[in-house]
Amino acid sequence: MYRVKEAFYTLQGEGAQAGRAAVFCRFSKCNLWNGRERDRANAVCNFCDTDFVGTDGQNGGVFETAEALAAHIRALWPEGLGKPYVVCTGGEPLLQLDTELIAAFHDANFEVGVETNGTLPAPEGIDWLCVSPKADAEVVITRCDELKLVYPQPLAMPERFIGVIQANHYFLSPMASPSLPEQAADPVKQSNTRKATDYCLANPQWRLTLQMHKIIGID
Ligand SMILES: C[S@@+](CC[C@H](N)C(=O)[O-])C[C@H]1O[C@@H](n2cnc3c(N)ncnc32)[C@H](O)[C@@H]1O
Ligand SMILES: Nc1nc2[nH]cc(C(=O)O)c2c(=O)[nH]1
Ligand code: SF4
Ligand SMILES: [Mg+2]
Repeated sequence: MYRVKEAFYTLQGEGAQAGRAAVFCRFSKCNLWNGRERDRANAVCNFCDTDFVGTDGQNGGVFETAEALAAHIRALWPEGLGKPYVVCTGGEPLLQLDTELIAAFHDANFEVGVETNGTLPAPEGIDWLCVSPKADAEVVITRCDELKLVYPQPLAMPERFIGVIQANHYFLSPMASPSLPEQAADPVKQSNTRKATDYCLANPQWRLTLQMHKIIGID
């Protein structure tokens, strides 16, 4: 059984695949925060910008089988066009994504992307793996396509990951305020963008990525 908060067709806003059309499948639940505002300050991950509680979002629901979920996601891709791409996110998708669901996505002709905090082992068969470490949570994934570190995090600064996580791309993503409506002025994000920019200028193995979807006002 799979619990999905919401699913929507949009452009990937972050990282090396930014600008690419994708169906986002946002799984419910996370292992680093229970999603309740009153518990945010005490969570391992306390800057999350996402509501992943329950199954009540757009196209959300409970799916009994991998095939049922893959068919539901497939219906959100424009029929007959391009290479279907699904990005599994959350919440923490690796609490639920298994080899059966990856196989069902592949059978539906999807390429499978994953956005994870890296604290849980990844099943085989993922086509694009993005790891985004959080605070002092132990990362168990040591190889990925992209490492996308939200910056700054005092307990997870970039130096900690060089030589520890092998990636083809190393990105810094400026930390945004957790609960501002999209496109609202975000002075915290502005200041973090300057800090991330300065870090990339001083450490050119890191690249800057921005949350493009928030800038242009899409999901
Ligand atoms: C909501 S998370 C879900 C996937 C997974 N749990 C993770 O943390 O990677 C999706 C992406 O948003 C990023 N993110 C979450 N809150 C953010 C914030 N306040 N500012 C910038 N990026 C944020 C995460 O680091 C991750 O790359
Ligand atoms: N457009 C868009 N791109 C994204 N990249 C990562 C996202 C996420 O929340 O995992 C996200 C998202 O929510 N929307
Ligand atoms: S950013 Fe990811 S790890 Fe952190 S609380 Fe949100 S869903 Fe969980
Ligand atoms: Mg997001």
